[in-house]
Amino acid sequence: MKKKVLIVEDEFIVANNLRQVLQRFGYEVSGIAASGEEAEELLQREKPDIALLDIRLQGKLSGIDLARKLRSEHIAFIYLSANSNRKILEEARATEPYGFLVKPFRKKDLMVMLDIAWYRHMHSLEARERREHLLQQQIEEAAHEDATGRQKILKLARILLPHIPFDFITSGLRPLNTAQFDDKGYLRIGFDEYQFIGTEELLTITNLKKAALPVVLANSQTDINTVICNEIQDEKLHVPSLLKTLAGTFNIRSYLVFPVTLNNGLSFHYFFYSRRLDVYTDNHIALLNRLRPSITALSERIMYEDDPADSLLNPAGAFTNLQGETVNRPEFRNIIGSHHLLLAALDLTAQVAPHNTSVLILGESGTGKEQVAQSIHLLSPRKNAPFIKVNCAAIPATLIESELFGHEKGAFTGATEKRKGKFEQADGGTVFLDEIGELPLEMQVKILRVLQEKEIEPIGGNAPLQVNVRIVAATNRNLEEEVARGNFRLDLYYRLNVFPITLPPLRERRSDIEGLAVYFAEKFCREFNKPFNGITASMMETMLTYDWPGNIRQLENVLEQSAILNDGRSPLELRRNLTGTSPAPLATTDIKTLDDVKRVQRETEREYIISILRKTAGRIRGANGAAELLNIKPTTLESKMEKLDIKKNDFLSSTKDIRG
Ligand SMILES: Nc1ncnc2c1ncn2[C@@H]1O[C@H](COP(=O)(O)OP(=O)(O)OP(=O)(O)O)[C@@H](O)[C@H]1O
Repeated sequence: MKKKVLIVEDEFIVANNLRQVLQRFGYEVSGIAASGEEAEELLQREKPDIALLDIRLQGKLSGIDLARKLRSEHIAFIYLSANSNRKILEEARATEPYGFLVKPFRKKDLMVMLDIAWYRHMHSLEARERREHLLQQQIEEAAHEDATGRQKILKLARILLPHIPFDFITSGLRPLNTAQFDDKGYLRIGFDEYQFIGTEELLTITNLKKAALPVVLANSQTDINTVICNEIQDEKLHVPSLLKTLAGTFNIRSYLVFPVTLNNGLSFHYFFYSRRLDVYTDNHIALLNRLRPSITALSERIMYEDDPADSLLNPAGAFTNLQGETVNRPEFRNIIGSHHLLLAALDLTAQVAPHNTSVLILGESGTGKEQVAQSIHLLSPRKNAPFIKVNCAAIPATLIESELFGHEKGAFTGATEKRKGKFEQADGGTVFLDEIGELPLEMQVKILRVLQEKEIEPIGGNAPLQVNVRIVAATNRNLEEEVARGNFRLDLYYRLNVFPITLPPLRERRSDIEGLAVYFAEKFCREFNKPFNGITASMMETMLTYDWPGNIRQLENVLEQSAILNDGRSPLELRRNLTGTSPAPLATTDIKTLDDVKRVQRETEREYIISILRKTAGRIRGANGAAELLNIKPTTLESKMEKLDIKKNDFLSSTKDIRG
């Protein structure tokens, strides 16, 4: 069936030209609108599949206003604009378009963009249907499971989390009974770790006196309707209320309330709370509404199937054990951290992994993009096929084509053997294109071809080869800026950006620094065969306040260095200041005695020798060995090392593992 396209363009000649081109390529043009108002009318009447939108239009409505309407009606749209300035691009981006073409464009570009838009649209619709069907099934199963009310709430929380994010979820009857508080909920404390919060737990953690509870509850009556609050206003926090208590204790910034009506007419509410601003949208409410029948059925069970065994679940009922009910995914086992920004990124990772969708991972250098790419692969049906990484920045422009797509024997001087490229090597698996922003423009077209046609053309080959690969790309650049500068193809950007995942820089998730530091410290001490005696308070304090421009990789390197320089008896110390420009003081105490001087001298000498041994990978003798570099006899160096407790073997292993 022909796809119906609506043209929204106020320049008659351009619009007419577009119509002719579209018809020639097999599309049906369902109308031309010169203003937003006309377009609204045509939308109702013609129900097009795709709309081509000029941004500036006659009349009050702009193309961007219209786009919001199209999105809510699930109609795909592509912007056609002469304007590519950054502000407009950003505004347009916020409407999540299916494509963007800058005028003047070639017919061919328009056709490619329409293809991409349709692919993205179908993919999202199909995925949505599949996802919702599965969700419904899972909720129904949870309702019929032999479990307590509390366990059922946890089950529902886990099912909904990838679709409706939260840091804390509670549920209970409304209006509130001020004499008896029965809300139950879960606080998220890790990727798949939750802490049960009932009345007792709430009182303990919020330091609220039992006697004060009725006052708090009396001020906490909620609307009977669905509510979204994306920024809690201060005035809501003037009187003591449940919201004030939760916002203060858990740093809640936004929330969503979803009520369902039970068979007996009572209203049972779900409260989703987030530590981020602007998290909740009408799409979340629309999804909950579609799931309403199964959520209502589950709520009946939650309300009336609580059994006495419930209280045995957590006999202490206390907040002493923060481990909650833990089922962590092994695919994330090397990912440390529980900051809500990291968890939000991991939620997206788990959500997209099973599908074949391309993923674009964004984030500063060293934030863990490669690790997330690997998790996507491991969580996908492709996990037993290869995961091939290509660092687009590290391969010289002249070699990149053959590296990616391979070559035939004799294809160019030096091609003495036929060679498979990375895409062919990864057949059935995943190709991770790291630093995709560095890829030359002519290679970008070829990647687009892999995405669209699923085929590659080895250099010197005479026919294209079909490949079955999933592409996961990453960049620390702002690709939109690169598009605006003409360094990155807009069509490739749109095709890759179907599912973006952004990783937060370490300075925005400081609460994870301590856990990461201990994880790396233990790892390196184990690797260097040294006992781990903790980390000094001053080192930890410095690390907690530092900005970490190199993110987790830099933190990892700092801990590695501290572990190398550690004597195996004391806690790890910071041996250089974190900017790496000058050494940190060797000891925190003042130098007052001759012994202090000797100790500092000994430390300095030790550090210097260690730095040389690291360079030579522990080699003492021969040309460019440590003794030659230090300009002393090898035997003298060996006895100094013995005196200073430096072990050659430490360097053999450490150098091998030092990361770039
Ligand atoms: N959450 C985490 N927990 C533990 N280790 C991590 C975490 N995130 C990253 N790392 C470690 O930090 C280092 C850098 O991570 P990775 O290489 O994935 O970052 P990247 O964003 O891909 O960096 P670049 O942009 O420079 O390629 C790796 O050694 C990785 O194992």
